[in-house]
Amino acid sequence: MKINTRRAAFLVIFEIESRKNVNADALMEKYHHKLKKTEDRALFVELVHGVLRYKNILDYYINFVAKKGVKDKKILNILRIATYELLFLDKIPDYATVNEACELAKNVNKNQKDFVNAILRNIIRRKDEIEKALERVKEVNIKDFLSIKLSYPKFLIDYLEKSYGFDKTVKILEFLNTKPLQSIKINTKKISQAEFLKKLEACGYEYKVPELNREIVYIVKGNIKESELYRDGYFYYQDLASSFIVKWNRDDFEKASSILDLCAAPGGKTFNCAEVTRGFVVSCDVNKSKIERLRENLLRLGFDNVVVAENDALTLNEDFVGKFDIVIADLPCSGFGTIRKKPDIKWNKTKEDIENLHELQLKMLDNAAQYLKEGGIIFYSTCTLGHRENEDTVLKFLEKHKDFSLISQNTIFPDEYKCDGFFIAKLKKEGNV
Ligand SMILES: C[S@@+](CC[C@H](N)C(=O)[O-])C[C@H]1O[C@@H](n2cnc3c(N)ncnc32)[C@H](O)[C@@H]1O
Repeated sequence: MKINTRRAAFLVIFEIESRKNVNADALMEKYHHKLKKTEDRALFVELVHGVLRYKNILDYYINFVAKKGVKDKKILNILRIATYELLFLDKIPDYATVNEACELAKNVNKNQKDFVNAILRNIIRRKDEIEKALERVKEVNIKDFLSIKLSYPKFLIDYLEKSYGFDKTVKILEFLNTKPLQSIKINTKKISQAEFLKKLEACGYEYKVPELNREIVYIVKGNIKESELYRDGYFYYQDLASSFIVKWNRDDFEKASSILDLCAAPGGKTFNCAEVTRGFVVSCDVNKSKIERLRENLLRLGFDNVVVAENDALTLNEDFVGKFDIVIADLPCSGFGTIRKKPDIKWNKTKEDIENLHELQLKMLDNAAQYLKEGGIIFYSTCTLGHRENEDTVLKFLEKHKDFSLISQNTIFPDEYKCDGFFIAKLKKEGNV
């Protein structure tokens, strides 16, 4: 069935809001395929991510003119999409936005078409007045203002402020609202950096290479997944931050004879290890379908020094005890560092989730500790920000495991490194390897 771009965006946003723990990427992928034109696909992503990124400010505008609020969640989301267009997308004329929203509303609830029309026309007419009212919020309570203007839940602003202070938190939150470029890592087992960039240019892709890792490439324009460079296994998807574990500790990975990647899918760190190590990598995950995709990627990339296994990191695996020089514990986390790519994270994580994840990380690290040989190293990492899942997890681990010492811990601040937010701790077990 042919589907209209705004309707697809509406269905995705509505489902993400209505169900907890929806896999937003998978849902978006489903509708992305149904849209045939490149420009429709681009607008679809823009609308879904835009609404999720700026939900609070969109609601502020809508509620300002709809004095009694908007109770019908479907109508509210149609209004959010249109308001996002009005505030953030200059290229779409206002009349087109209003018409499209009214059409969509008509299909959802015939009686609400005029209401949608009236709200949007009011927003267009009263934009300056609404902006001024928002400035007044700033004078009264700066955190309320930020929660609206930058669109983050208040608990997250408070939580990050406790960890990093107010000014740093604002910088982080502003950066996490920017749109990321596609980030890929060159597979240096198959091709050199220079050769790869030549091929990229020959295929007509615009790109940038970050200073901090010249094997990472940002694709400025074009869908590189559809190119033969992908099919030939010359690269895999990876953010700059995520590449630092192996990049900054290359010597350890080169000389290790056995490496365990405890929570490996989709495989970024496994691939990094496979590129540099003289030993072998055991790459585990608990999720069957993710493991399948990991296997497919290993074949595509041509790595023959990786064994994939289904394994639950929460249960001690006797076969692994004392076997590894390095354990990568890149563990499940709240993912606040990846909000640029997954803005739904802003709204689907709670304080309780942070606590539960901290406990889960500690249990998984207990098992990781047992899998190491004497003198081995755990690289504990998360793609989140905030002390509870990072420094606090490390501290609690060290209190319990007196035979470990902390070699280093680093927060990759997204606003400084211009990439995802990330945390890496290097923990060494007593003894000689
Ligand atoms: C942060 S991601 C790992 C990213 C990966 N290391 C990479 O570089 O591409 C966390 C992974 O943990 C997996 N996971 C969640 N619970 C797990 C468990 N109990 N045992 C093993 N893996 C688990 C998830 O399926 C997910 O793939």
